[in-house]
Amino acid sequence: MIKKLSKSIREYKTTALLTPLYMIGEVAMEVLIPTLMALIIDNGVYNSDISYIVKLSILIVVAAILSMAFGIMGAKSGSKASCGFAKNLRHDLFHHIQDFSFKNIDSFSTSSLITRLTTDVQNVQQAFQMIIRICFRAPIMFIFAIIMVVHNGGTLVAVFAVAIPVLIIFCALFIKKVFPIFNRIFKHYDKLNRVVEENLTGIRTVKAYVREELEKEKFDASSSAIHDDFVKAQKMLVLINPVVQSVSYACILAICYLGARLISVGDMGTGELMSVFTYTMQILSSLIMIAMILVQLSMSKASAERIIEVLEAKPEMELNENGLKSVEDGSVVFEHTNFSYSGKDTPLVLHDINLEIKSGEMVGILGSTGSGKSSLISLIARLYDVTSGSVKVGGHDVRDYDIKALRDGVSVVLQKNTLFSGTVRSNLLWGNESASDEELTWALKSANADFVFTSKDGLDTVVEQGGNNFSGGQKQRLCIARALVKKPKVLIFDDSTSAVDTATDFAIRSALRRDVKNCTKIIIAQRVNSVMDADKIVILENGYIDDVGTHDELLSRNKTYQDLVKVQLGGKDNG
Ligand SMILES: Nc1ncnc2c1ncn2[C@@H]1O[C@H](COP(=O)(O)OP(=O)(O)OP(=O)(O)O)[C@@H](O)[C@H]1O
Repeated sequence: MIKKLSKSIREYKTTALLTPLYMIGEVAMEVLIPTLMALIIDNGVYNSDISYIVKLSILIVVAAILSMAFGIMGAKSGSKASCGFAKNLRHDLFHHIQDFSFKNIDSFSTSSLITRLTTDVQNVQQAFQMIIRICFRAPIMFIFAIIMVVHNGGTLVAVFAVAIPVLIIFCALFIKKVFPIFNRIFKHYDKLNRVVEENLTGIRTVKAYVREELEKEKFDASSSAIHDDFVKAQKMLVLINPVVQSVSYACILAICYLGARLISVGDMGTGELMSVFTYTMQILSSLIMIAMILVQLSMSKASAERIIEVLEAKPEMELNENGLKSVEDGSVVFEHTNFSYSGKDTPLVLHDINLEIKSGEMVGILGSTGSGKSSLISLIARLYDVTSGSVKVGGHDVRDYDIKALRDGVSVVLQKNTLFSGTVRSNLLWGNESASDEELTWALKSANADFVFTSKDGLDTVVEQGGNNFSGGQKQRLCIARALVKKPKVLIFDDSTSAVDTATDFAIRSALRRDVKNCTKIIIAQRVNSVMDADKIVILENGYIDDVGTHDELLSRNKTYQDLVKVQLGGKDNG
């Protein structure tokens, strides 16, 4: 785990290594000061040696200044290294997620990925800072202070033989109780993020269905679960101080009693006893620090594991970086294609699909909801990999292409396509960064999206988050235009004109026929109207191809098609 995460330290390695060195310097000075004080009392004060007192006082001031300087430098470099580490870790996670296939994204929920990128990284950052600053400081202070107690107090060290096991037992019990609570808190965070994400992305639906109160309840429930668990953890955390203070006072009382006896028989100086008191506090506080580190580490262990789970998740899709760099033509062939979303052991959503689409053809896909239409077209752009069989584009298996080349050649306007905040131009340029204004204008006109030119800003018209300043139909046409800018060999519309009226739908199809030549067009539609002039129409039923033919052929022989025409067109052949 440490090896995997430490890869993200990179340019902050030197800073991270310097931090414990500064902390060791700080501890060394802190431990030196009580001994110098003891020497002042036992030698300087006892012998009324002013010059000795002045000399050692100057040494104490120097040690205190050095201790402060090391402390500041340690804190500064610790913060710099941990913030840098967190930045790199977020970068590594985010970049890795960008390589995920749809299947990977499906397996982690979006909200869980958000928690991992934010809260979990923050926890690991805190643990990292603790490790480099306190993980060294506390044990070193403990060891130095014990050595100094043996040196100055001799047998008084025996007091710690009782105190330390008591504290260790208390800390072990504490960690055992508190760890499951923190583990639970992260799961609550996942849930809270899911509620917030769903609510904000679907805020319009929430309002349309007047679900605000229910949403508030869902949010409050998740938020209260986090609150309750934090309160439980805090209730235990507040126990630490009284327990430690009780142990400290018991140690000091024992040391007072035993030290006084040692002084009375002349085996110890008053200054030495005073220094032992200070070392006692240092020993106990370092033990508490070690306990706190263990709590923080056990808390961050859960976060670290969740981060590593993402980093180690192999993109489900093996990308062929040396694959073919361009799609020759727009032919598409399915050969005995089977597909299921979760691999071989789960039910197929597409069964033994055999289909040949010639380059330049216009193909319509019809089928009842859930029949597998979207699944079928997602295989052409390799959004998912087939479970068995193959899909060929331009005569080659889609897995033989460099993925960018394939997706440049196959443009999909998804059912739920999104516009991003920016301008119409910046959205269209997603299709092709170097497209000229003429090409963008052509794409907008072909997609029947010339409404853009009625706005005074034209291509620079602002697009708000999610394209919320456009109507559903306008958004769809902008998404179609974005797909056209790519000048693809295969253009796929997954119910992409569902939000436009029949006349606009017809206008878009006519414009596509006129302007977008030599390009295979595959259109999933609910309306027979949208596909009846296609070169062939595919009827899908329960993941199987039920029939393939032209409008006339299907009308003469296919019951499902006849029923669709009857319901939608009143039995008329409107071709
Ligand atoms: N990401 C997914 N993970 C698991 N199963 C899925 C996923 N997407 C779709 N399915 C399942 O696959 C089957 C086919 O779904 P698909 O979306 O391809 O149908 P469709 O014909 O496009 O439906 P619609 O017309 O409603 O969009 C359905 O049973 C659906 O539940």
